Amino acid sequence: MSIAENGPATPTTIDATIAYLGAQGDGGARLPDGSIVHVPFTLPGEVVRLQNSAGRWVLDKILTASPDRVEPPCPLFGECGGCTLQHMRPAALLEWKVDRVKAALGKAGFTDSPNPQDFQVSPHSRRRADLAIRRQGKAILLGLHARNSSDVVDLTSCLVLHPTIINALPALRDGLRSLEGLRQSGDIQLNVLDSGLDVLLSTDHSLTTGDRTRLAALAELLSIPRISWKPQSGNGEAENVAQRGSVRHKLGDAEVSPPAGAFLQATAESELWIQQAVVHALPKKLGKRDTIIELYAGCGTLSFPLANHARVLAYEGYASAASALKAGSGGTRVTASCRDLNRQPIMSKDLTAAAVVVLDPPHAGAKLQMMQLTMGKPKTVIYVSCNPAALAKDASGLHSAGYTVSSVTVIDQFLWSAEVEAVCGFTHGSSHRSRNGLSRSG
Ligand SMILES: C[S@@+](CC[C@H](N)C(=O)[O-])C[C@H]1O[C@@H](n2cnc3c(N)ncnc32)[C@H](O)[C@@H]1O
Repeated sequence: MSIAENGPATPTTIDATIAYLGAQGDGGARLPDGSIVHVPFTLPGEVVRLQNSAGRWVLDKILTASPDRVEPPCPLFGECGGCTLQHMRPAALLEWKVDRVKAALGKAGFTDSPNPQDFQVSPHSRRRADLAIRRQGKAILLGLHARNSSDVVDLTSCLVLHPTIINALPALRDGLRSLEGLRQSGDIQLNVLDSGLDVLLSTDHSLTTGDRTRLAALAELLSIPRISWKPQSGNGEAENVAQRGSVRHKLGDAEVSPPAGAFLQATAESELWIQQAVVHALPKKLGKRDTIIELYAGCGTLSFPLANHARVLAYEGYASAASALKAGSGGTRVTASCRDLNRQPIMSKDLTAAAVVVLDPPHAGAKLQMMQLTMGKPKTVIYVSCNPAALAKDASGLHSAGYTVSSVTVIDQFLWSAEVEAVCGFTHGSSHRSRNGLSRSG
């Protein structure tokens, strides 16, 4: 720190200790003036030197490294915005995610929840990717956005994505280069389904007849059953531009045909852990006449495993996903409906009648639906969360309504990122025994 002769000048460097990791995975430190600074690529306990760069404190060097610091394994780490925490030992990263879920439940009022079971996915397992496309001279950049930027980092390697996606990238770049409907930019959603790669392309201009022929040839080359397209701007429905075979995917014991760009859990292994955690949180005894109400059901990831235990009334707001779920539910105990639960939540009296309510809301949580849930007080609620902040808000209603936590499972399915998935079982009433033997009274 330097002090000028006629008064204190802005210091050019300052040393600080990283106190915690923030929700985005950046280290947080308190400066001598009391302000908080967030420093990417640092870890709790580290002593760092920060440099003043145009009024902002940025990392200059790490003076004392954390024992949890490791060499980031990907050469694109730091440049590519996909991973934020490759410099952290994976086991420590999982511990941090477990603590975030515990903290969210604590914030909601549940200070005595059971110890979570935890799981972490393997590298090269992510089966869904949403990649940006940028035309740059004669080249096509295909990858993720750079950190805090709209620049596209060409994905030449990735330790997260499934090999089916990585191996397709060179041919996809070649195919995209010749498209007249791709003038400057677009994006591409890739899902690895049981039937193969499913591709949803968006471009900044309409496809020409020639483009459709080129995409059909690309589908043939890469053995892709379906390529769909929609305009980059607006909410237009996706149209099939190349279809060479059926689109199939198994969820539990059922087979569905997911719509283009469908939501699926991030990896096959984490999907299984989530399904198992939800089933384990069910009450031990469910009768033939019991009903499970499932909210935010998608294409049926949880619906079909749940239907092995009781009748399932599944609600999903995205029409194409609800149709896929309906079409796949023949011969099962799932009844699927399309319903926007933000506008038309399931009402408390219907929820009261259910033996179990399972909900897996989007990132923002389920504010309106939770109000009905806490009024209806079904005996068992199983909440699948992808956002600890939303979990804290939604679970605080359950705490006020008299629920206790019966089981917690934490799943790190977005390796090397700050995202965390959790399955929390809640019970209401005097006693309850869940399938995994945990007993709680409330
Ligand atoms: C986190 S995903 C879970 C899907 C499914 N449970 C699974 O595991 O594949 C959340 C789902 O909520 C749906 N959704 C989002 N907003 C909704 C709303 N307002 N009403 C009903 N469903 C909604 C999304 O379309 C998506 O399928």
